[in-house]
Amino acid sequence: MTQTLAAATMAAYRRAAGCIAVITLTNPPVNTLSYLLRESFYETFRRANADAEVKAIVICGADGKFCGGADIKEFAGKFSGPSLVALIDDVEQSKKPVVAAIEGMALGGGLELALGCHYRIAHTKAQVGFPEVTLGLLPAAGGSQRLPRLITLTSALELITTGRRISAPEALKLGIVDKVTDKNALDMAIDFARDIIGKPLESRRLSLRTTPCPPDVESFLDEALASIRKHSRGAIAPLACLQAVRASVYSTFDEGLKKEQELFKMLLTSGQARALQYSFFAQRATKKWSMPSGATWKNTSARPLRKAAVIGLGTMGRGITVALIKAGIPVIAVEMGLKQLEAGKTVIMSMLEKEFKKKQLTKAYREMAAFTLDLAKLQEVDLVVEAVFENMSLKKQIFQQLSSLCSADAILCTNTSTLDIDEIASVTTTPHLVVGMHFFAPAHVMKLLEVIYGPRTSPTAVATAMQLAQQMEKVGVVVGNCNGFVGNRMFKLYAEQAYFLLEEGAIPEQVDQVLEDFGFPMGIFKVSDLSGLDIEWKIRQEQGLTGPKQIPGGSFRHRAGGRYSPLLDILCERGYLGQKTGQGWYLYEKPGGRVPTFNLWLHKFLEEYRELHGIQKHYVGQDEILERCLYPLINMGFHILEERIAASPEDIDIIYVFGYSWPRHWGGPMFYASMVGLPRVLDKLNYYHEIHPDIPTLEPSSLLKKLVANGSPPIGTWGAFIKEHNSKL
Ligand SMILES: CCCCCCC/C=C/C(=O)SCCNC(=O)CCNC(=O)[C@H](O)C(C)(C)COP(=O)(O)OP(=O)(O)OC[C@H]1O[C@@H](n2cnc3c(N)ncnc32)[C@H](O)[C@@H]1OP(=O)(O)O
Repeated sequence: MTQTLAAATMAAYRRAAGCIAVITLTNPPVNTLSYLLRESFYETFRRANADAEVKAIVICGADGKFCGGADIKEFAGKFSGPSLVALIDDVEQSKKPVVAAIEGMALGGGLELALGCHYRIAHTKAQVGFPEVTLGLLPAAGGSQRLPRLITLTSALELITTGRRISAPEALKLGIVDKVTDKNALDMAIDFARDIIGKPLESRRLSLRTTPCPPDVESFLDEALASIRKHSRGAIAPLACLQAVRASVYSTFDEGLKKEQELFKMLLTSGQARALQYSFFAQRATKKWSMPSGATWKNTSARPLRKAAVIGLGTMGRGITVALIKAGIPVIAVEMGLKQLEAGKTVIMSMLEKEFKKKQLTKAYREMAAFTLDLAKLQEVDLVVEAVFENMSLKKQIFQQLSSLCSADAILCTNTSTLDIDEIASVTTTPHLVVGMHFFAPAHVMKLLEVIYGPRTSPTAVATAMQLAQQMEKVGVVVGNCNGFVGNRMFKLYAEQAYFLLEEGAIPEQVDQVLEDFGFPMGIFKVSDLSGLDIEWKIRQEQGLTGPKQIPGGSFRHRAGGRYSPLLDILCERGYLGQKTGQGWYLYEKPGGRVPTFNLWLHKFLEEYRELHGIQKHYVGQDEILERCLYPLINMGFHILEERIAASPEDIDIIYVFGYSWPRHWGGPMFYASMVGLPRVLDKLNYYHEIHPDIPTLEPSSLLKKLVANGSPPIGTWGAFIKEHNSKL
């Protein structure tokens, strides 16, 4: 195995145009600078430098990809082999001109290597960037010191602290690359190298330059710090990146390198870096889906999608239509009434117009939407996405119609967020082609797509939905069928605990602050106001928890076998629906207002409510808020794993990072639990369950108990404690 890898991984050497040495970084699939590649590069570069016939050196990457950076897997172990910093220094110090031929991508260490070269020629379609910050790190092979010496401090700081990847033309504008070509970048680099033989190189060695600064650099850096603090949501890497860039301003290159290394070592051992690197691989692992039947991404083909239909042009249907069109799939958009059709059409066309401007899409995109009231048109489509209200009988009625109207092999998707896929499929003649596609609002923006299979859903339907997710540039995660699937089933407990905390003595401001300090962009009550309290109210009514269809039994504060908080129902009954009515958990300046302020009425109401129901108010501290909101959600994640609704903890974590804005530097709920320590999560759940025996969801799941009893093994091995091994890492 090592030998096969060694054979494939190398810095291949060849001569071109007589006197040019071409070194090709070869380490499929993305030519990462792994230990083996660094070793080979060290030898090869020395060879090129030593060969008197070689007058210039060109570095390129195999298979049209310059370099994807350092091998992220190596960050988990000990570094060995030649250091990247030293290799890049060798390149920069070479007396022969060195030219980087950038095709595909030069990312992270790949871009650092290119910055060590004296010149950079890129293909128009190549992308460059320093994504290290998204992995909890910083560019630590001289990148944080060389980039600010090459381009403006503002741009260098932005690229390093955000990890934004840029196109070659933008890199040319900023001065990162010297030339861009739409022809063969390697050929151009070879020609270019030949032309510069013998020219002085001193000015091309970035380590010899000083960082060009704006006039008041100190206040510039202070402002940058304040802005990073505000936007980083508790992530430490962006701050470390700023410190490194700051060193490039105030220190010599060598001192700057030292600072860079110091900061890198601090970051590398941090939990945040582990979480972010876990998240990188977890995201890629979701593509490798499997179903309990044994069907997988490898053994199942997707159907080609030439045309799709969307039924229901409310908020979700509109976003889905735009997402499909952006992915290049023509859509027939269907509504039941002319008024709704016209309203939907107006909004969709204006959304497409915006997308058209933003992404410079061709005019054809705007012409890919057809609008109709005529369901007969559905005969033409390969896939339908139903996006009507969350009402089972309405959905069943539509699927019954679809069954007779669509072609026999059309994939029938429902954008339900909670309802039983199998019950919906049961009214069709093709239940194997029915699959859930749970989009998140706004559907043309949010990256997550939960793909739900029922017991009769075919692997082909799942493969097609997953392929569609990819085509729409979304992260698809395949999950099993249950109430709320993965995301909403867990979220329900998070919200429920927040309501209980209000009943027990907390206030919305306090709960939101703790959640925002943890790293959520918005606390639960602000989210609830933004989405509208009535959304959850309707779901509760559908579930028979409140309203005219309320299932008999239970009491005011106890329903469906456990404690129930009617707070949200009461607010809705009184017209407190959130931002749209100008009042909800917070007050807003007007209906539709966006700035939350203290809601005096709610605070008085909470006091009266507690008194009326004899609830003993207690001080709710920060730890209790965080633990009560997060641990039951995590506990449900363990139930979901046990029931094999999610195939792996990575899938749950990706759903939370991409669908629910879980701070990525905490990895996701399951990874967070592993970082906090499973015994602590278990103890706390036991503790709270003892105090609140009427909240059954606080009772620890048997999988959590089993994992703790087995010494809390690492997350990648949890699968061994479920019936089948599910972890993909
Ligand atoms: C004292 C020590 C100093 C050391 C200093 C080190 C400083 C440098 C740090 C770095 O360079 S950190 C790495 C920076 N690079 C990145 O973050 C790039 C990450 N990769 C990507 O963005 C994408 O993979 C890509 C390169 C744009 C390619 O995208 P594509 O969609 O074509 O393929 P993927 O499915 O994403 O990837 C294919 C395959 O390759 C694996 N992979 C990709 N990049 C890396 C990497 N840098 N390290 C390890 N593995 C990588 C990826 O996981 C996929 O694997 P499989 O899922 O197929 O197994």
